[in-house]
Amino acid sequence: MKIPVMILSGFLGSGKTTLLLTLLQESKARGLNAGVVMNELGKRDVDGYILQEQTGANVEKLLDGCVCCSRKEDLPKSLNAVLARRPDIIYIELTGVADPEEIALTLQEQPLSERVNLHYTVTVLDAENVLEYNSRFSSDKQLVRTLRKQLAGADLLIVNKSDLVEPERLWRIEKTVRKYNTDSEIVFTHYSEINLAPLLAGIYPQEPRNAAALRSPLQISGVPLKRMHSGQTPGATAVQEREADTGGSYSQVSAVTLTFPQSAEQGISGEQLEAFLRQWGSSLLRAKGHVRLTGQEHGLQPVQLVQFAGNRITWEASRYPGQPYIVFIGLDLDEQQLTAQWSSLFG
Ligand SMILES: Nc1nc2c(ncn2[C@@H]2O[C@H](COP(=O)(O)OP(=O)(O)OP(=O)(O)O)[C@@H](O)[C@H]2O)c(=O)[nH]1
Repeated sequence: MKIPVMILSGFLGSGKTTLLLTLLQESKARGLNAGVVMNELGKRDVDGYILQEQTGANVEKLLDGCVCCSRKEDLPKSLNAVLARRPDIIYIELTGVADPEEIALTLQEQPLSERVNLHYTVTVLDAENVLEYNSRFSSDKQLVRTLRKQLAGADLLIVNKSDLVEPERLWRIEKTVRKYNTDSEIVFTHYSEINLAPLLAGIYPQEPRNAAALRSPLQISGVPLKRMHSGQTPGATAVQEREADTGGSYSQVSAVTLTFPQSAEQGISGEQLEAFLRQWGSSLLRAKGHVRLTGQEHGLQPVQLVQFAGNRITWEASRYPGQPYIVFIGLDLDEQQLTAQWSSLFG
């Protein structure tokens, strides 16, 4: 009996983990034992921690590189580890710069192909930023090609963050997306909220499965998916870990992880961190991590989960027990300058 695999793709910060959280909750409600493979460009696993904390999910982490290129050979190992826990469905969340078609090909290779089958590839798009990617990333042709492959290889396209744009922009996105994918269903969401029933149709706990019934396009188009539109220091410093990758799906994107000093008294203010994030302009694509703040501007909780995505910054109280850190992902990031300036914040 082959286990269905759902691939979640989409650019950095588009809403893949947000979607995965709802998929895991829905899977649990249906009595499904879900397995997760989480791939991150950085060496720290921000999203895996969030998933484990919020859903108790069993997450196999593949850090420090992209599973469609530099870490390709590690995917079968991770999937085998998940399969050993006898899941009813496996979700693979890719990095924002991965080509989902490469993963689909890996799933078709022996001996993996005897144990799993591709159920759906879902690509999540950030409605606020997706139309600018071509011009913004014009210096990284590999990345532009990969982003198009994310569109072309999707069975379902989720145009997320529709709360942040005008309806007119959603139609422009649909028109653009159709140039690369003429057939697949497109839905507009906020917080990746869709009717999950069609995506999980045919998947049952511990039941014999009919492979053909598992993956039929009619199952998606046959049940209306929710369509949503707008309106609705030194010494203690900064440990720098570089994770550059010159593999096949992008060339100039790198991740750098910076940690906070050991001393619990040493933190920075939210304002300082926001200014730090903004100073890199368009070269900073994504940042996320558990940070230690001084002052009371975010309530009494000193450790916060900070997310920088699509040029927006959000904060949430965090119970992360380890040494605080933040992962920066950017295009041509000046790593030395980044590290030096980070250290000077704690000077
Ligand atoms: N305003 C708004 N924010 C959203 C929406 N969906 C997700 N977010 C926020 O966007 C940020 C990134 O969401 P994630 O789900 O982590 O995105 P991701 O694609 O998993 O990010 P990476 O895996 O780091 O590439 C988080 O702060 C989310 O809360 C949405 O529809 N509207």
